Amino acid sequence: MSPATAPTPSGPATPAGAAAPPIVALRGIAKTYGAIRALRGVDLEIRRGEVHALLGENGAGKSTLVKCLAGAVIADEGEFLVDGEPVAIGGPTDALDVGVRVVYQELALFPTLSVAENVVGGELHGQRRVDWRRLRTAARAHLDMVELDVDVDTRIEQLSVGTQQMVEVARALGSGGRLIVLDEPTSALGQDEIAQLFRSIRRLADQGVSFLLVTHFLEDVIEHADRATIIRDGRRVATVDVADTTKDELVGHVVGDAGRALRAGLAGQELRLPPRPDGEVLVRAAGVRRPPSVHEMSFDVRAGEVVGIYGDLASGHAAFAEMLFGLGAPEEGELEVLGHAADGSGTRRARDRGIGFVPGDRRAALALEQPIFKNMTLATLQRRGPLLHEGGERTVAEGLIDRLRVANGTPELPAGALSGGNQQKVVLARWMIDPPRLMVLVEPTRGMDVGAKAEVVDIVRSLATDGRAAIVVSSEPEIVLDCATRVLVAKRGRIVAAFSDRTVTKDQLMREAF
Ligand SMILES: Nc1ncnc2c1ncn2[C@@H]1O[C@H](COP(=O)(O)OP(=O)(O)OP(=O)(O)O)[C@@H](O)[C@H]1O
Repeated sequence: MSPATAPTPSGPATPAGAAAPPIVALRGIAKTYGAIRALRGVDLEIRRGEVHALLGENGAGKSTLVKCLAGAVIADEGEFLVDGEPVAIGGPTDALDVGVRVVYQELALFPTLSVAENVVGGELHGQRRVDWRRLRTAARAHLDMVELDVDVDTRIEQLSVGTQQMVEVARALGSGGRLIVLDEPTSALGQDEIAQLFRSIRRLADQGVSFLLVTHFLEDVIEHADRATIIRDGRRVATVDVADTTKDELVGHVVGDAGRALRAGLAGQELRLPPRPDGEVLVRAAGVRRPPSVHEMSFDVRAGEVVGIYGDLASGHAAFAEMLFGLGAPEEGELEVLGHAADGSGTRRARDRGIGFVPGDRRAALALEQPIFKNMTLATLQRRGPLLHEGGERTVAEGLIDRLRVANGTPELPAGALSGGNQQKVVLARWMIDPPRLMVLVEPTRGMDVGAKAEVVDIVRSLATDGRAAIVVSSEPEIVLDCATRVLVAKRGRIVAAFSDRTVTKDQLMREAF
């Protein structure tokens, strides 16, 4: 479709309460995977020009619902209405035909191709000679729709994640998208990029484009969404007008009664651990430098401490964390971990020395085809050998599945069949059987719901008792603040601030980091 014929959204959105049918309505959508009933009859209505949030705990069924909407998974039951008319969504092209576009977390752009080729490349299909001028002009027109000021000849891999995401939105709109589904759009973005993304979303929504936002960030919902639908255990529990709703009410809908009880229990604990200035030094970093991302990091970590390192993707904190786990050595400076120089001698040796690691990329950390129980007991077996017989492994896994509330989890289920947030729980569980002396966690709560985040705080704290310590690296200030006894702020490869004062706030951290 050329940009001239693309249905550029224009004119004001239908005012709330007007009689126009929702642009998309789902009724009674059900989907079963084997014995798991992922969706049990969900209704969802999206109006023209609204920003609609889809909320729910890990495993509630959000991704499955989006996949049904996108035609990537075929619903077992239920009805799809577009502009009030029933349509059959029997595959991805049906969804594309009615204007549904999904921007997944793992972006679907070609990294080595230019912005122009990515944005309008689909239109080149079948053309024998490429009219590059036309291609660039068309791409520019699409990018203007999202007010994205990048050179159309830039290769995708040279852009920040946030800009790439906007390129995908531009592509979605340019190809006739009327309902853009964004799956956890902010989890890899810095604060500036998040603000820019929401400005674009609002402007487009004002022009009549609809957005479905799948997210765990309730503050983003409160600030930027018009309505929210909450699902739990595959059922819709509520659809609310965000303007009339508080964050606490949203939390209540998301976690339900059982989750509320759990949170109440955790809220009764002292938030933020006291500092531990007298423990044995387990990590000593002095002038550590490892270009391109780590430039000068110096700090100690003592037994009994949870040190939080807050910063965005460019802060170098994740690259520093990897060095602690044997992945790379400093080019300059000294880094001593549990009495050994960090020399990049590999993860196996690091594990043997008593270091545990939860990487940012959970899919790479899991054997997705393998059952959950194997994934959970892996680290212990690698470190200790087969102390546990398989029946024992299953029992241990069952306990962890219960403790972490892995939705629909059974020891035998392949890890790949879990929802994203529940996969993250399995990666974490792996280190809880026989906790290492030093636990390093990168973005441990990425993709996790509010209840699970509270659990992670509890677990990380327990990992720093009995002479052990933990380091939590994250771009989410809340998790760092809740877990840590001491908070460091990283910015462009340097530690720029340190707080051991328990009154430090999110705003203070963000001011230092950006
Ligand atoms: N391919 C699959 N095979 C078996 N079960 C699956 C499959 N995909 C999803 N499920 C199950 O369906 C349920 C809903 O998963 P879904 O991914 O939709 O949850 P979600 O709400 O998106 O969770 P999260 O917030 O963690 O991403 C989960 O219990 C999950 O284990």
